[in-house]
Amino acid sequence: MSSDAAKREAARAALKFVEEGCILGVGTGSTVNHFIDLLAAEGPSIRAAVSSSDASTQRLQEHGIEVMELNSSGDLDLYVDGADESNRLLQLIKGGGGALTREKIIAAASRKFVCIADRSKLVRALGAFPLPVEVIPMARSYVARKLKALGGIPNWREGFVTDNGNQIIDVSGLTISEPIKLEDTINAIPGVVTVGLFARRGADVLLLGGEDGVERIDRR
Ligand SMILES: O=C(CO)[C@H](O)[C@H](O)COP(=O)(O)O
Repeated sequence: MSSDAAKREAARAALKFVEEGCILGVGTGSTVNHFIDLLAAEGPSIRAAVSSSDASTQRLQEHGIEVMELNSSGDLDLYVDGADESNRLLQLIKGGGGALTREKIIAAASRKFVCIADRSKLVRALGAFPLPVEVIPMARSYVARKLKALGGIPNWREGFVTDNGNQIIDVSGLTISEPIKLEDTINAIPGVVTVGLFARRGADVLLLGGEDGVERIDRR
Protein backbone atom coordinates (compact mmCIF):
# COMPACT_ATOMS: atom_id res chain seq x y z
CA MET A 1 0.00 0.00 0.00
CA SER A 2 1.35 3.44 -0.88
CA SER A 3 1.79 6.07 1.80
CA ASP A 4 -0.90 8.12 0.08
CA ALA A 5 -3.38 5.22 0.21
CA ALA A 6 -2.54 4.70 3.89
CA LYS A 7 -3.21 8.39 4.57
CA ARG A 8 -6.55 8.11 2.80
CA GLU A 9 -7.58 5.11 4.93
CA ALA A 10 -6.65 6.97 8.13
CA ALA A 11 -8.67 9.94 6.87
CA ARG A 12 -11.65 7.70 6.14
CA ALA A 13 -11.48 6.24 9.67
CA ALA A 14 -11.76 9.75 11.13
CA LEU A 15 -15.18 10.27 9.53
CA LYS A 16 -16.85 8.23 12.25
CA PHE A 17 -15.83 10.85 14.85
CA VAL A 18 -17.73 13.59 12.98
CA GLU A 19 -21.24 14.34 14.17
CA GLU A 20 -23.98 15.53 11.87
CA GLY A 21 -24.52 19.30 12.10
CA CYS A 22 -21.30 20.02 14.04
CA ILE A 23 -18.78 22.80 13.56
CA LEU A 24 -15.58 20.94 12.81
CA GLY A 25 -11.95 21.98 13.16
CA VAL A 26 -9.97 21.06 10.04
CA GLY A 27 -6.19 20.91 9.76
CA THR A 28 -3.83 21.12 6.80
CA GLY A 29 -1.82 18.79 4.58
CA SER A 30 -2.15 15.89 2.17
CA THR A 31 -3.82 13.59 4.74
CA VAL A 32 -6.33 16.29 5.62
CA ASN A 33 -6.96 16.88 1.92
CA HIS A 34 -8.14 13.26 1.74
CA PHE A 35 -10.26 13.86 4.82
CA ILE A 36 -11.92 16.94 3.30
CA ASP A 37 -12.64 15.09 0.05
CA LEU A 38 -14.06 12.05 1.87
CA LEU A 39 -16.09 14.23 4.22
CA ALA A 40 -17.71 15.92 1.23
CA ALA A 41 -18.26 12.64 -0.61
CA GLU A 42 -19.39 10.24 2.10
CA GLY A 43 -19.29 11.93 5.53
CA PRO A 44 -22.09 13.38 7.62
CA SER A 45 -23.26 16.86 6.69
CA ILE A 46 -21.63 19.44 8.97
CA ARG A 47 -22.80 22.95 9.79
CA ALA A 48 -19.41 24.56 9.09
CA ALA A 49 -15.66 24.08 9.37
CA VAL A 50 -13.04 26.16 11.15
CA SER A 51 -9.97 25.93 8.94
CA SER A 52 -6.30 26.06 9.87
CA SER A 53 -5.01 27.40 6.53
CA ASP A 54 -5.93 29.24 3.36
CA ALA A 55 -5.30 26.01 1.42
CA SER A 56 -7.78 24.00 3.50
CA THR A 57 -10.28 26.87 3.38
CA GLN A 58 -10.14 26.85 -0.41
CA ARG A 59 -10.59 23.07 -0.59
CA LEU A 60 -13.49 23.11 1.86
CA GLN A 61 -15.23 25.89 -0.04
CA GLU A 62 -14.70 24.11 -3.37
CA HIS A 63 -16.74 21.27 -1.86
CA GLY A 64 -19.45 23.73 -0.80
CA ILE A 65 -18.57 23.43 2.91
CA GLU A 66 -19.02 26.69 4.81
CA VAL A 67 -15.94 28.00 6.58
CA MET A 68 -16.39 29.89 9.83
CA GLU A 69 -13.98 32.02 11.87
CA LEU A 70 -12.86 30.62 15.21
CA ASN A 71 -13.86 34.00 16.68
CA SER A 72 -17.49 33.21 15.82
CA SER A 73 -17.59 29.48 16.46
CA GLY A 74 -16.62 29.24 20.12
CA ASP A 75 -14.85 26.07 21.25
CA LEU A 76 -15.14 23.02 19.03
CA ASP A 77 -15.97 19.42 19.84
CA LEU A 78 -13.58 17.95 17.29
CA TYR A 79 -10.40 18.84 15.42
CA VAL A 80 -9.00 16.56 12.71
CA ASP A 81 -5.44 17.10 11.50
CA GLY A 82 -2.32 15.28 10.35
CA ALA A 83 1.20 15.25 11.76
CA ASP A 84 4.81 14.91 10.68
CA GLU A 85 5.70 12.69 13.65
CA SER A 86 3.95 11.23 16.69
CA ASN A 87 5.33 9.34 19.65
CA ARG A 88 3.27 6.81 21.64
CA LEU A 89 2.16 9.55 24.06
CA LEU A 90 0.57 11.27 21.03
CA GLN A 91 2.92 14.22 21.35
CA LEU A 92 3.48 15.53 17.83
CA ILE A 93 5.73 17.42 15.50
CA LYS A 94 3.62 19.47 13.10
CA GLY A 95 4.20 22.30 10.67
CA GLY A 96 5.70 20.56 7.66
CA GLY A 97 3.04 22.43 5.69
CA GLY A 98 3.73 25.64 7.58
CA ALA A 99 0.29 25.97 9.20
CA LEU A 100 1.46 25.16 12.74
CA THR A 101 0.27 28.31 14.52
CA ARG A 102 -3.33 28.18 13.38
CA GLU A 103 -3.27 24.42 13.90
CA LYS A 104 -2.11 24.84 17.47
CA ILE A 105 -4.80 27.44 18.16
CA ILE A 106 -7.60 25.26 16.81
CA ALA A 107 -6.25 22.18 18.62
CA ALA A 108 -6.26 24.18 21.86
CA ALA A 109 -9.84 25.31 21.26
CA SER A 110 -11.08 21.76 20.60
CA ARG A 111 -12.25 19.17 23.10
CA LYS A 112 -10.99 16.25 21.00
CA PHE A 113 -8.06 16.15 18.58
CA VAL A 114 -8.06 13.20 16.20
CA CYS A 115 -4.75 12.92 14.37
CA ILE A 116 -4.60 11.07 11.04
CA ALA A 117 -1.42 9.77 9.45
CA ASP A 118 0.24 6.87 7.72
CA ARG A 119 2.15 4.43 9.94
CA SER A 120 5.58 5.84 9.07
CA LYS A 121 4.77 8.89 11.22
CA LEU A 122 4.84 6.89 14.46
CA VAL A 123 8.32 7.19 16.02
CA ARG A 124 9.98 6.14 19.27
CA ALA A 125 11.40 9.61 19.89
CA LEU A 126 10.47 12.88 18.20
CA GLY A 127 13.09 14.81 16.27
CA ALA A 128 14.15 13.03 13.10
CA PHE A 129 11.74 15.36 11.26
CA PRO A 130 13.15 18.92 11.38
CA LEU A 131 11.15 20.89 13.94
CA PRO A 132 9.33 23.86 12.36
CA VAL A 133 9.32 27.18 14.24
CA GLU A 134 7.23 30.11 13.00
CA VAL A 135 9.01 33.41 13.61
CA ILE A 136 8.36 37.13 13.19
CA PRO A 137 10.54 38.02 10.13
CA MET A 138 12.73 40.64 11.85
CA ALA A 139 13.60 38.16 14.63
CA ARG A 140 14.66 35.31 12.32
CA SER A 141 18.44 35.50 12.78
CA TYR A 142 18.17 36.16 16.51
CA VAL A 143 15.87 33.17 16.98
CA ALA A 144 18.15 31.02 14.82
CA ARG A 145 21.11 31.82 17.11
CA LYS A 146 19.03 30.85 20.16
CA LEU A 147 17.98 27.57 18.50
CA LYS A 148 21.64 26.84 17.74
CA ALA A 149 22.48 27.42 21.40
CA LEU A 150 19.88 24.76 22.25
CA GLY A 151 21.84 22.28 20.12
CA GLY A 152 19.79 22.50 16.94
CA ILE A 153 20.78 23.20 13.35
CA PRO A 154 18.44 25.96 12.13
CA ASN A 155 17.51 26.14 8.48
CA TRP A 156 15.45 29.07 7.12
CA ARG A 157 12.61 27.82 4.86
CA GLU A 158 13.57 30.50 2.35
CA GLY A 159 10.82 31.86 0.12
CA PHE A 160 8.04 30.46 2.30
CA VAL A 161 5.64 32.88 3.98
CA THR A 162 3.02 31.59 6.40
CA ASP A 163 -0.65 32.54 6.18
CA ASN A 164 0.14 34.91 9.06
CA GLY A 165 2.88 36.70 7.07
CA ASN A 166 5.72 35.15 9.04
CA GLN A 167 8.70 32.90 8.29
CA ILE A 168 9.64 29.34 9.24
CA ILE A 169 12.90 27.98 10.63
CA ASP A 170 13.24 24.17 10.43
CA VAL A 171 15.48 22.85 13.19
CA SER A 172 17.27 19.54 12.79
CA GLY A 173 19.65 17.73 15.13
CA LEU A 174 17.65 18.31 18.30
CA THR A 175 17.39 15.60 20.94
CA ILE A 176 13.78 15.83 22.04
CA SER A 177 13.87 13.81 25.24
CA GLU A 178 11.55 16.19 27.11
CA PRO A 179 9.02 17.49 24.57
CA ILE A 180 6.98 19.67 26.96
CA LYS A 181 10.11 21.34 28.32
CA LEU A 182 11.46 22.01 24.83
CA GLU A 183 8.08 23.34 23.66
CA ASP A 184 8.03 25.81 26.55
CA THR A 185 11.69 26.80 26.05
CA ILE A 186 11.33 27.55 22.34
CA ASN A 187 7.99 29.31 22.75
CA ALA A 188 9.64 31.62 25.29
CA ILE A 189 12.23 32.97 22.81
CA PRO A 190 11.21 36.52 21.82
CA GLY A 191 10.22 36.54 18.16
CA VAL A 192 8.90 32.98 18.14
CA VAL A 193 5.24 32.84 17.21
CA THR A 194 4.98 29.15 17.92
CA VAL A 195 6.98 25.94 17.72
CA GLY A 196 5.60 22.90 15.92
CA LEU A 197 5.91 20.72 19.01
CA PHE A 198 2.44 19.72 20.14
CA ALA A 199 3.39 18.21 23.50
CA ARG A 200 1.30 20.18 26.00
CA ARG A 201 -1.71 19.71 23.77
CA GLY A 202 -1.04 16.57 21.77
CA ALA A 203 -3.63 14.41 20.04
CA ASP A 204 -6.31 12.47 21.91
CA VAL A 205 -6.63 9.77 19.26
CA LEU A 206 -4.12 8.74 16.61
CA LEU A 207 -5.36 6.86 13.53
CA LEU A 208 -2.52 5.25 11.58
CA GLY A 209 -3.18 3.85 8.12
CA GLY A 210 -1.07 0.94 6.94
CA GLU A 211 -0.94 -2.45 5.25
CA ASP A 212 -3.03 -4.14 7.97
CA GLY A 213 -5.74 -1.49 8.10
CA VAL A 214 -6.04 1.45 10.48
CA GLU A 215 -4.51 1.21 13.93
CA ARG A 216 -6.07 3.36 16.67
CA ILE A 217 -3.99 4.62 19.59
CA ASP A 218 -5.67 6.57 22.39
CA ARG A 219 -3.86 9.04 24.63
CA ARG A 220 -3.04 7.46 27.99
O1 LIG B 1 1.36 20.02 10.26
C1 LIG B 1 0.97 19.98 9.13
C2 LIG B 1 0.86 21.18 8.28
O2 LIG B 1 1.33 22.32 8.92
C3 LIG B 1 0.58 18.68 8.54
O3 LIG B 1 -0.40 18.11 9.33
C4 LIG B 1 1.78 17.78 8.48
O4 LIG B 1 2.81 18.42 7.77
C5 LIG B 1 1.44 16.44 7.83
O5 LIG B 1 1.24 16.62 6.47
P1 LIG B 1 0.82 15.43 5.51
O6 LIG B 1 -0.57 15.04 5.90
O7 LIG B 1 0.89 16.06 4.13
O8 LIG B 1 1.81 14.31 5.68
